[in-house]
Amino acid sequence: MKWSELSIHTTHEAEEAVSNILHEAGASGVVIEDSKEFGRERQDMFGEIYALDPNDFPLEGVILKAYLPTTSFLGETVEEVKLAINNLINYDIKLGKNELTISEVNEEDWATAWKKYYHPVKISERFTIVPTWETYEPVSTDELIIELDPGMAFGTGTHPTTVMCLQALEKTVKPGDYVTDIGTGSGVLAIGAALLGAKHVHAIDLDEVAVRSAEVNVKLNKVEQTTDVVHGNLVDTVKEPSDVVVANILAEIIMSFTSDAFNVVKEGGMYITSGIIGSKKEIVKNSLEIAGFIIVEVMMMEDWVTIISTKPLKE
Ligand SMILES: C[S@@+](CC[C@H](N)C(=O)[O-])C[C@H]1O[C@@H](n2cnc3c(N)ncnc32)[C@H](O)[C@@H]1O
Repeated sequence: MKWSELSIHTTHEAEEAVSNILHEAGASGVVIEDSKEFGRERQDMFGEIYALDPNDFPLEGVILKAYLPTTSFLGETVEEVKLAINNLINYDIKLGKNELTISEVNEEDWATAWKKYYHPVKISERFTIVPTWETYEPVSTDELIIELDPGMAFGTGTHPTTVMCLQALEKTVKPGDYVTDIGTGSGVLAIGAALLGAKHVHAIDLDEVAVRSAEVNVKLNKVEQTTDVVHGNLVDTVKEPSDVVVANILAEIIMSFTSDAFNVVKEGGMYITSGIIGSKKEIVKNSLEIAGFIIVEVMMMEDWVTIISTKPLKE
């Protein structure tokens, strides 16, 4: 099959939203070339520093490359993507250069594009994320390995919002807990919660491509006995309150359902919200407090914020 590469030069602030737009447009993978990545020292799994090619990185912001099959609908899809990106200005998201180019690639180039940027990476005290095509030996006995093929959905595990969520899960999930993952993407957080010993994980995504990708990754990590992946909107499919609820979605979406989220967290349970750009920290904190949550910790990485809050016990 012929594939087209859509290349969008935008800002760090818009990266996640544009990535979501591309997935919604049916992209079978989004590669991110980040100006901050070039110049950062990198180690492979053997501790060897490897160099990145400067030609692969923009001087500022990020370039998102999405791969779409070349069909007669392509022109229409590109127009929809342009419109959706321009619409982000209404949410005060800066778009920087906002340049979109399109070129034709073949399937092999698309497959290897992922592999070029994605290596095993230790992202917290216990979690290491390993792409399915690499072999990796754990270095300590309590290390938890998440194997991922992120090809189809958001969630390579290395985005700051995901990294902070995994760190927050590590702090909050206890063996035997019930966990809900809203906006599971590749399933990375649901798998993380299951590996931490959760008794049951309910993973939800609105995007059917993400649901399929999460199902594949859940099986790959052998946590299908404890983890169910469903197609659904926010908390609509949640039947029982959970000890820990995690939602790595955009600030606007998080603020749209804080009261519903409050109802699906057990008393004394934790609510982890992420995907929040720095400038939205205070309004998201306020909306959580208005719903009844108490803020426990605010984590920051680059310009992203993750908030851990708790539902207080009744007196
Ligand atoms: C930023 S990604 C997070 C993926 C993964 N949980 C992670 O942390 O890497 C957000 C995900 O939320 C999903 N999503 C967006 N709106 C949603 C909604 N209303 N209900 C359920 N999922 C939604 C998107 O399809 C996307 O997969």
